[in-house]
Amino acid sequence: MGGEERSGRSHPRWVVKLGTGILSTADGELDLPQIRRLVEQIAWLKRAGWEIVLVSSGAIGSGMGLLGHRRRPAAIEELQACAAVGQPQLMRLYEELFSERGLHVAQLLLTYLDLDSRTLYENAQKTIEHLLVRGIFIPIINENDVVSYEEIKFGDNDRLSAHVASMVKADKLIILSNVPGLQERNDGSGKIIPLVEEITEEIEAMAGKTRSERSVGGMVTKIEAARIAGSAGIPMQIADGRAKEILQRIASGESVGTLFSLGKKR
Ligand SMILES: Nc1ncnc2c1ncn2[C@@H]1O[C@H](COP(=O)(O)OP(=O)(O)O)[C@@H](O)[C@H]1O
Ligand SMILES: N[C@@H](CCC(=O)OP(=O)(O)O)C(=O)O
Repeated sequence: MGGEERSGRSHPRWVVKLGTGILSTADGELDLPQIRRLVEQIAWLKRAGWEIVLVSSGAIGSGMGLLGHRRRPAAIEELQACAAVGQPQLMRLYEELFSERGLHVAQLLLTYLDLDSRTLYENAQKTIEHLLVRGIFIPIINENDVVSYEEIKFGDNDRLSAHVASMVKADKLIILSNVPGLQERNDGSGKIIPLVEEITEEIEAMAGKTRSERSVGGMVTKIEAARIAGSAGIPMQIADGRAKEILQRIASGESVGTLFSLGKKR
């Protein structure tokens, strides 16, 4: 089984990060059939005994559509308004789809300050543990974009998901994106690199920014996430979130996308 647990728990625990690109259509609407497919796969993993924590982007992208922005607004207040409008839309959809499968969502909106304070960090950690023990809840985490500002901002969910993976002592972090993995060239083209065991200058040079109007960070922040997860001994895999049954394939141990396995073991 690809989800072999290294933490002494009886079931594997994965943090799965869903990027804006795989949750929305080219027009910026939430992509209902695609989100349904992802929810089905997560429900399948839950039935097979996995513990899943989601980190979901898509609030700003969803809000942009509703507020009539075709391009990402520059003004922070406008971005925050998009997040305020988009986040409940996203959660409503997740709840609707998960509840059809006997599961329910639990929302956690975090800022950098929450992870920087020991008390707040431990509170978030305990809340997630409490939810996972019940079995039927899917914690869904996003940055609290409505109150975040430059100094207290993660700014991207790639790094946030790596911090979350470390917080919940996940067995693996999976980043599902609209690219199939780390590719050879920094414009997101070329062959996929299947395994990264060390982040060398050559690997860093492959990583470029996003080309999307709604996403943040591109491959640069995914490499940073791999480093954060790696320093907690957690492997990270980047894979194509639109590929058929991608989570089941990863669970069965199939080699897909790019696996970052960076040394330090827990
Ligand atoms: N070496 C690379 N391999 C794959 N994608 C890359 C690479 N360098 C830059 N990219 C870009 O990263 C982007 C994917 O990240 P991003 O748009 O932030 O997705 P997400 O919303 O899933 O986080 C794509 O636009 C792609 O062109
Ligand atoms: N917190 C933001 C997402 C930020 C982000 O990292 O986006 P992405 O690059 O699509 O994962 C939102 O919900 O729109």
